[in-house]
Amino acid sequence: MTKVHVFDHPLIQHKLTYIRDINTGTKEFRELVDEVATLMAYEITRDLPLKEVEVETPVCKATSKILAGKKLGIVPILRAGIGMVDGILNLIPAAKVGHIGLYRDPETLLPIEYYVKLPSDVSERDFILVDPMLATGGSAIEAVNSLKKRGAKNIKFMCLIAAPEGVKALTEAHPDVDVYIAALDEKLDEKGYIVPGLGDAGDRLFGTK
Ligand SMILES: O=P(O)(O)OC[C@H]1O[C@H](OP(=O)(O)OP(=O)(O)O)[C@H](O)[C@@H]1O
Ligand SMILES: O=c1cc[nH]c(=O)[nH]1
Ligand SMILES: [Mg+2]
Repeated sequence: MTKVHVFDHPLIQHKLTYIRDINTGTKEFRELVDEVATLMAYEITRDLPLKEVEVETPVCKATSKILAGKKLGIVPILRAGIGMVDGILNLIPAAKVGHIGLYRDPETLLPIEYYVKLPSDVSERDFILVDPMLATGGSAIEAVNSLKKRGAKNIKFMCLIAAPEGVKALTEAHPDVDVYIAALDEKLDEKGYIVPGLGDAGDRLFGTK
């Protein structure tokens, strides 16, 4: 059964308000997405395994904990997912980064895959799949299909804003994928945009359109 986590941390909610704001320009938008991705990564890595090691402090020898070295992979869904990668790498710099290129056909709203490049040891890694927006869910479902087809077994999906329709579709299609969201919005409009949302995440990140 999928777990859906909504991160209601005040810092995340505060920054998300400015991300939504139509008056926030590209530079600030990019910085804020980067910061929220770091804060979400802090929450999402809570269950990373630790191991005990010996350490010598200036006072005495002690037993203390370090990360057990689980292999992680971050996979942004292009384009907009790229905006979240550096923020996550700030906290887990040893993670490898794969890329899945998908765009949503504006007429059918169906995802079209155009690029996939993943670390060679896919089946040994746990993956965090990232995209700022989960709208109909088509892109996330297709990206998880693509990861699983290549051997990924343990996948988390992380996004800034989700529509209820997308959460339902993704959790039904992939009940083993936990979903991490900064805000669960109201609905989709007739063009498949999240309401209230933030508009087109890729365009706002990269200054296109
Ligand atoms: O849940 P869905 O209905 O599939 O919609 C969400 C997708 O739409 C956006 O990408 P877009 O197609 O705009 O591509 P882009 O990132 O290149 O702008 C967004 O970044 C998601 O990938
Ligand atoms: O609201 C939406 C929906 C899909 N993709 C976006 O970038 N924004
Ligand atoms: Mg876009």
